[in-house]
Amino acid sequence: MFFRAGRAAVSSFLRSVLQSPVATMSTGTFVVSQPLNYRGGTRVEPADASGTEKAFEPATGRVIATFTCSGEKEVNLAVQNAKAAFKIWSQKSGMERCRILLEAARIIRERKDEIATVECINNGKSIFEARLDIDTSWQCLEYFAGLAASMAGEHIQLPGGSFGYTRREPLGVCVGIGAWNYPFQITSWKSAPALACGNAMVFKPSPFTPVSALLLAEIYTEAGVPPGLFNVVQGGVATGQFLCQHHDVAKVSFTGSVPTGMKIMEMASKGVKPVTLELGGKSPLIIFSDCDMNNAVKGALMANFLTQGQVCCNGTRVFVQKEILDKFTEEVVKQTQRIKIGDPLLEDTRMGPLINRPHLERVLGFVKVAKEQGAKVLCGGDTYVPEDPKLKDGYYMRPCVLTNCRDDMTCVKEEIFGPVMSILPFDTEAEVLERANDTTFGLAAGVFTRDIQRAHRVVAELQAGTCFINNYNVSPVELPFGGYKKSGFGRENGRVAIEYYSQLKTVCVEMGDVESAF
Ligand SMILES: NC(=O)C1=CN([C@@H]2O[C@H](COP(=O)(O)OP(=O)(O)OC[C@H]3O[C@@H](n4cnc5c(N)ncnc54)[C@H](O)[C@@H]3O)[C@@H](O)[C@H]2O)C=CC1
Ligand SMILES: C[N+](C)(C)CCCC(=O)O
Repeated sequence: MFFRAGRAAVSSFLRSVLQSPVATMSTGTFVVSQPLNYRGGTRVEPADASGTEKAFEPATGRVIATFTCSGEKEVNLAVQNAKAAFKIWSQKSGMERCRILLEAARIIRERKDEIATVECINNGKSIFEARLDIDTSWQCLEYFAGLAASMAGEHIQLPGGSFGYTRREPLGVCVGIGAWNYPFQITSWKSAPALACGNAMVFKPSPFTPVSALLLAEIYTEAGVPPGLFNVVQGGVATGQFLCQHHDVAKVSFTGSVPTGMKIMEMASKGVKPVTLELGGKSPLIIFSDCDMNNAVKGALMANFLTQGQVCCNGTRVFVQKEILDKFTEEVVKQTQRIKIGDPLLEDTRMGPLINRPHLERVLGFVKVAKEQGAKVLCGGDTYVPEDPKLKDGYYMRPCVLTNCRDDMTCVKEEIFGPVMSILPFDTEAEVLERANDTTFGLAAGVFTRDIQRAHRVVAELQAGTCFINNYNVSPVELPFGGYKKSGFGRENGRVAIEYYSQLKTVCVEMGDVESAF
């Protein structure tokens, strides 16, 4: 397996998803020919339909797949398959589950370039970044494989030799519903803890990015999970609703927008099902004048321009202390202008196309409104047409840095979900904290300073589920990730994620006679 300037040698594994000759895996050649649902350990066409969808290659605007959205019958079949597999899987010991998940992690690692290529083609992110996403995916499987065997309860001594103990048990069939910005990573981050805890899963990817979840489904099967343990149904709103309303579903883990998250919670409440919600954000990044300037500039770019800025935890409100505002801004603009935009499969590309045409228009619309409201565009914010003619219908834009921003502007208040950074000057720590927290979101936040006391004092006050000190948007799977306020609740990754995919049973054991009240 190797990579050279956007062309990949492809193993037999990928031949199953490709119609195009495997030797020419470059932008503009990928077509999905096989069914995109996965049930009972194999790819299937759905048993019924709730419409059709098209998936695109954002780099060229080409359709790569037309697929049927699953109807109620198919959703039910997937859930029933999962239910049957749950019976087998939940009886296995943690060590047995660990071994299978480790094998799945190994296969992902082995096929990293192939999976990254598919991710890159369907999502538009650069191959460089896609590979990092695949790393955080197998790492997540490894991490939860390691935890599977240490899931345990407590023994509690009671009077008279009686005692109690707790058992940490799986929930049953869990549903995962994903967004389009990190398709493979989201599928892994939801399924790994779910499976490690002994659950089964039915996963619904975003209809924009239906492809890579299937690769994970096939890997799980190859690694040895029982058929039906991990299933994929494709579709949009209707399919998602069938899943959330299904009476045999025990839990829903959702990544997406706040409005959809609210609907998911409402549906889940009808069945009193627990939910994990990973929703949007408008996170602050605070740069103090005593920071290491080089790192702060790099941090600001990491906080804004990964995956074309389509990242929920991006630090898009960049608060910069006045003393260093000019120098910082100048350097950020210089480095932003250097970002290589273009064919995401090329090794030196660092910014590919946005996910689709309507989303590109939406992001450009935010830049237009920002200008009308008085912001100054220091660079980018317009469409970009790469020289390569095959890319002319792709959804590219140049990354944008806005200055002259005020807290009440739309670009500062609303999640743009594109490569648009807003720079906001500030004077004091107290002032910036108040402004940073003045949002209904609370997913992430960052601070750059050399003052260790200040760093910890500031993060303690920030209303955000994930805070970065002197870095941004790194994602070690050992650390919990999730939001405060309207950015959601529940956590992915870290030891604590186990609690969101399991339930605690208390067993009370009497060693004497029953002392009856009657
Ligand atoms: N906190 C986090 O980890 C992340 C949050 N996001 C957020 O997601 C948004 C962008 O992703 P989108 O896919 O556009 O979000 P979205 O909310 O439109 O869709 C997310 C998923 O929910 C499904 N869905 C939509 N309506 C549904 C319904 N009524 N019932 C059940 N399922 C339904 C969609 O088909 C898709 O699979 C952004 O706001 C972003 O901030 C994205 C990635 C990560
Ligand atoms: C990997 N990371 C931290 C950049 C983003 C993860 C959350 C998301 O799906 O947007």
